[in-house]
Amino acid sequence: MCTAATYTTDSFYFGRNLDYEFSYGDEVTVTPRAYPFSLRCMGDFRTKYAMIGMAYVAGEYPLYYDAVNEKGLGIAGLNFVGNAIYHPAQDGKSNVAQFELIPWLLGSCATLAEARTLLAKTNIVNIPFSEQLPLAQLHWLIADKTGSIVVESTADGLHIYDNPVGVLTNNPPFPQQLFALNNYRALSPRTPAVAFADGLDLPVYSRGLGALGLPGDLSSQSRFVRAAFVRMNAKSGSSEAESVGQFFHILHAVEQQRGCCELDGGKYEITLYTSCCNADKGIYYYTTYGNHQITAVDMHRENLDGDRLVRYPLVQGEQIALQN
Ligand SMILES: C[C@H](CCC(=O)NCCS(=O)(=O)O)[C@H]1CC[C@H]2[C@@H]3[C@H](O)C[C@@H]4C[C@H](O)CC[C@]4(C)[C@H]3C[C@H](O)[C@]12C
Repeated sequence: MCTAATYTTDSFYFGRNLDYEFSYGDEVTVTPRAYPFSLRCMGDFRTKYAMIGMAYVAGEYPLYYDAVNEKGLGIAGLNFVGNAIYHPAQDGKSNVAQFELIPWLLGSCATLAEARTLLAKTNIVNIPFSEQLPLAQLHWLIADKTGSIVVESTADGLHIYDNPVGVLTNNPPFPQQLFALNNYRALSPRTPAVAFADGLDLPVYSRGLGALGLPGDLSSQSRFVRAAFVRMNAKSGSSEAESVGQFFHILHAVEQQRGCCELDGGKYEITLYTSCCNADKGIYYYTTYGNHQITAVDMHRENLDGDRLVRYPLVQGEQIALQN
């Protein structure tokens, strides 16, 4: 399971929880401008914009999970297993493989509006990166400071949905996820008035009664509702530290602790990392399951006109500040 979200204060923030049972070897990776890609169907492509994000680098190829470009456009890929279907190449379309979508879009588009225009003519093709790295069944949250969309490639083609809550998890398809919020329309951060029945005295015995009924489990539908509630009601100061801190609080509301989501073979799904990117400034902040201290990589401290990827292995292990 995974959860991605956006958040706006004085800057625009974009990030995600990456929930899985193992790591591919994730690294914070900066791809410079004019970096050469050989797209499987469309041939040579050079990035117009630099980007920073989490990737597994295979050879010199950045296989991004989530990233933001120097113009403030962000994308995150999340599992969409059983629903994601990619198609053979089609004439008249931009035919992009699933693993090419992030570098191609972020390398080409400055804004969400530009991404929408490109996506209107896009077909996600069923070509895997390699035999060892087969197609990942994903859908995507794409956002900038003007809003968010969700992109899903299913049996009947590519769908682009407006996303008014700035959150994405996994299954079911996005329209169903969003519809489920109707069931929670009475929830509120405020203490509710008694509407149960006339003449009944129901005292306010606790704070927080307005959100009673908010789902607390780890299913993707429940995480969607919980993340949307927390993200839509979240308040923070607008400094960088307050905004980044609040963003981590939002995603930690839906994180997965080892032991609570058991898989076959005695494995457990956990939140391997949580990221928060200041999309305006190109700073990628992250924590990992084993390291709660926030670590940051600033893309603008790198040579964005260089000719190679810049890679930072994740800082692992708790950094505990002893106070005495
Ligand atoms: C496993 C990740 C998604 C996490 C997630 O959504 N978990 C939910 C689990 S579940 O639905 O609830 O079961 C996805 C997100 C991005 C994916 C990676 C990126 O797409 C980049 C390449 C793409 C290659 O085709 C496969 C390896 C890979 C390196 C992918 C491995 C894996 O599928 C990743 C890391």
